[in-house]
Amino acid sequence: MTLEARHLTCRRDHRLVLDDVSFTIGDGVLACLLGPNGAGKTTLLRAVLGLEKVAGKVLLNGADLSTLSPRETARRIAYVPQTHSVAFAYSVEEMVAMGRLSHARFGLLADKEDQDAVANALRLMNIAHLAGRAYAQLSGGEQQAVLIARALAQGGRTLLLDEPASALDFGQQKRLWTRLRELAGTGYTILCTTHDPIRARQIFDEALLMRSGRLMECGSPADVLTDEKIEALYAS
Ligand SMILES: Nc1ncnc2c1ncn2[C@@H]1O[C@H](COP(=O)(O)OP(=O)(O)OP(=O)(O)O)[C@@H](O)[C@H]1O
Repeated sequence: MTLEARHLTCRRDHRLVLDDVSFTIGDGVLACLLGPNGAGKTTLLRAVLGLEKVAGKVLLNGADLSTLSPRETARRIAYVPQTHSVAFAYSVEEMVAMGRLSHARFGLLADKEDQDAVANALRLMNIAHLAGRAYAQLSGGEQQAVLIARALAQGGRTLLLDEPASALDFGQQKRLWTRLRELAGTGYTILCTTHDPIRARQIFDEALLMRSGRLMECGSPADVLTDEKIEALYAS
């Protein structure tokens, strides 16, 4: 899926938090989004998903996302938020199964395809052993892995991830980056925020730099993630 944002602009309290942001991420591309705290990265991911009131357009393989229902959007794009809390004592398996809601047929219980998707996602994230545990009682890193599994179970071919590695231990981080690379290799389009430019240079195909709501640079990590540009991006 080719993900294209055109002139996304968003104001909060009369302040521009997205300032005419446009980019294209091609089919099978693993892209990262970097920028200082408050740059607008989360807002941009939420705007792409249609969760923020913005001017501009988001196209997926040329189709305008604003013309799709939330269910149709959820079948195409999965989102892993930065933080997430649940009010009820759902098990890990139930949390991941929620990723299948957009596939549910009215009145029918989860079918074999749903069960397989959940089992596969748990296996991919190496958390099958947590399936019966209460999500709310997991560590932050384990919860993060569950949310990524839920996004994989959703089955969309476009993934938006907001700092997915921030609470993961070294082993889980390594597995996450390997998984994302593999998924991109099978045609997934992935946009992922990170605060780790060194890792980003090694792992991603493309990098987008954001500051004060504006997209400053977009291109290959070799061109975009140079020491000078990173220095300038995070300068106070
Ligand atoms: N609910 C809100 N109401 C008003 N302003 C908000 C709200 N959420 C975020 N903002 C503001 O919008 C701007 C962009 O925030 P955003 O969360 O998108 O930044 P970010 O780049 O994801 O930051 P971080 O790296 O800290 O996660 C910031 O100035 C922030 O203070």
